[in-house]
Amino acid sequence: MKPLQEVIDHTLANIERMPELSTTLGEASGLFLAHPIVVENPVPPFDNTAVDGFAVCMETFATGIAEDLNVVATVAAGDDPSHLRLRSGEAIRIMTGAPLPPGTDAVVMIEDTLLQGEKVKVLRLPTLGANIRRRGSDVDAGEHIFETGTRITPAVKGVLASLSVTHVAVFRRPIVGVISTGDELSDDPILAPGKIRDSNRPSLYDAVAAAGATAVDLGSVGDDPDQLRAAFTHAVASCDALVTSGGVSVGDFDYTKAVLDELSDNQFTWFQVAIKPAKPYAFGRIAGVPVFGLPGNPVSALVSFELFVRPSIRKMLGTPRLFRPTMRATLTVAINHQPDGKLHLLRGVVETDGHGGLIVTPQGHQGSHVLTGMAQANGLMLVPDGAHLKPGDATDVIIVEELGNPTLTLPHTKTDG
Ligand SMILES: Nc1nc2c(c(=O)[nH]1)N[C@H]1C(S)=C(S)[C@@H](COP(=O)(O)OP(=O)(O)OC[C@H]3O[C@@H](n4cnc5c(N)ncnc54)[C@H](O)[C@@H]3O)O[C@H]1N2
Ligand code: MOO
Repeated sequence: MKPLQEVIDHTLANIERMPELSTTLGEASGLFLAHPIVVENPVPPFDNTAVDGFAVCMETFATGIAEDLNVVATVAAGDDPSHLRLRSGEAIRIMTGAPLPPGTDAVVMIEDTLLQGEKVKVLRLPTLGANIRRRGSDVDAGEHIFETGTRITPAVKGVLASLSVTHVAVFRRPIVGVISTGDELSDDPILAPGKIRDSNRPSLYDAVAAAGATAVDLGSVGDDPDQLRAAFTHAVASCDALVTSGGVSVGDFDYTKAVLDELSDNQFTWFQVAIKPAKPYAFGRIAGVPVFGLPGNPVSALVSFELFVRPSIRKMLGTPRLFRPTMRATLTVAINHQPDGKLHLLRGVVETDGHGGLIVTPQGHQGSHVLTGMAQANGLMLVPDGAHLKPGDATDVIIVEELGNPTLTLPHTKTDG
C-alpha cells in the first residue's frame, strides 16, 4: 500500500493549469486571475465627503466656533463642484460621496449643525481633514492589488469594477466528465432484483461543480469492454478531465481498470492507498487528459474525490490553495482501532464548542457503502493507524462543509436605546 501523501503528490504532478483566456468581468465569477492586476487610476478618483453635511474651510474657525455661516451652494454625489470656491465664513451643503468644492478643509456632519434659513451654525469645532475621503485612499495608481491566482470573489469583482476593468485574463474553467460503471446500475422505474440506483454519478457531478469545474454527466456504462472503450474515448475527446467510478478493484468484472490501462498505452497507475475508505484508486492520462478512476463504493468515491480530484481541479483552475482547511478538534467519544496499516478517514460531525474551539463526533456507521454517514458529516477525521484515543483527545479533521452550531457570536455592545 502507498502512503496517501505519495499518491496525492503523484496525481498533482500530472495535472496542469488550464490555459488562460480573456473574458468579461461578468463572466469571470469564481475564476482565478491569470495575471496580476496593477492599478492604473486611483480609487476613489477624487477627494470626497464621507458624510452628509457642510463643507467648510479652517480659516472660518481661526478663533474658535464661528458665527452662523452663509450656505452658498449644494453639491450632490455625481456633481462637479470645480467652479465653486469655499471662503471663510461660508459653508457648502454636501452629500456623501460628492467631490469636495475647492477650498474645503473639513466636512461637518449634519448632526453637528443647526440650519436656520440660509445660514448654518456649526455646533462642534471641526478638525482639519475631518470626514474627508482622499483620492487613492482605497487603492492608488501603481499598486499591485491582486496577484496571479486570486479568485474573483464578489469583493474582488467589485474592486475590479471600481478600477474600470471590464475584461480579465483568467484560467479557463475545466470541463470535467463524470461516468459511472457497473451492470448493477439501473434507471428503470422499478428496480429489478440485483440492481441498484446510481448514486455516484449525481454526487460526483455536484462535487465536480462545487470544486469550480463545469461538470458533464456522461451517463453510466455496463461492465462491457467495448462500451467502456467507446465511452472513455468519447469522454476524453470532449473533456479536460474525466472522473469514473467503479471497477478499479479486483473483481471478475472490473473491466474499467483494463480498458483505462489499454487506452492510456499502459500508462495507468493502480494504487492501493494506505487509507480507509478509498483504498483502490487509479490515475493516468488518456490522450493527455487526466482520468481519475475512483472506487465504486459510494463513500469511497466521495472520499477519493476529496483527496485526489478536488485538489486537481483546483490546480487546473489556477489557485495555489489546493486543499481544504485541516483543523484540530476535541473528540467527544473514544476511538480504538486495531492496526491495519491505514490512515482512517472517519466521517464526523464538527461543531463549535462555544469557547472558540471545535469538537468532533464520528458518525455511528463507518461502512464505505453507508452514504448517509457521509451526507450527515461535515468533516473527515484523520485518525492514524491503530489509534487509541479517549474523549478529550485532539484529532485532525478536514472541514468539508459548514461547521455545526454556527451561531454568530458578537462581542457585548452597549446601546443607548
Ligand atoms: N477481494 C477484494 N475485494 C474488494 C477489495 C479488495 O481489496 N479485495 N476492495 C474493496 C474496496 S475497499 C472497495 S472501495 C471496492 C472498490 O471496488 P470497485 O471500484 O471495483 O467498484 P465496484 O466493484 O464496481 O463496486 C463496489 C461497490 O460499489 C457499488 N457501486 C458501484 N458503482 C456505483 C454507483 N455508481 N452508485 C452506487 N453504488 C455503486 C457497487 O454496487 C458495489 O457495491 O472493492 C472492494 N472489494
Ligand atoms: O476502501 Mo473501500 O474504498 O473501503 O470501501
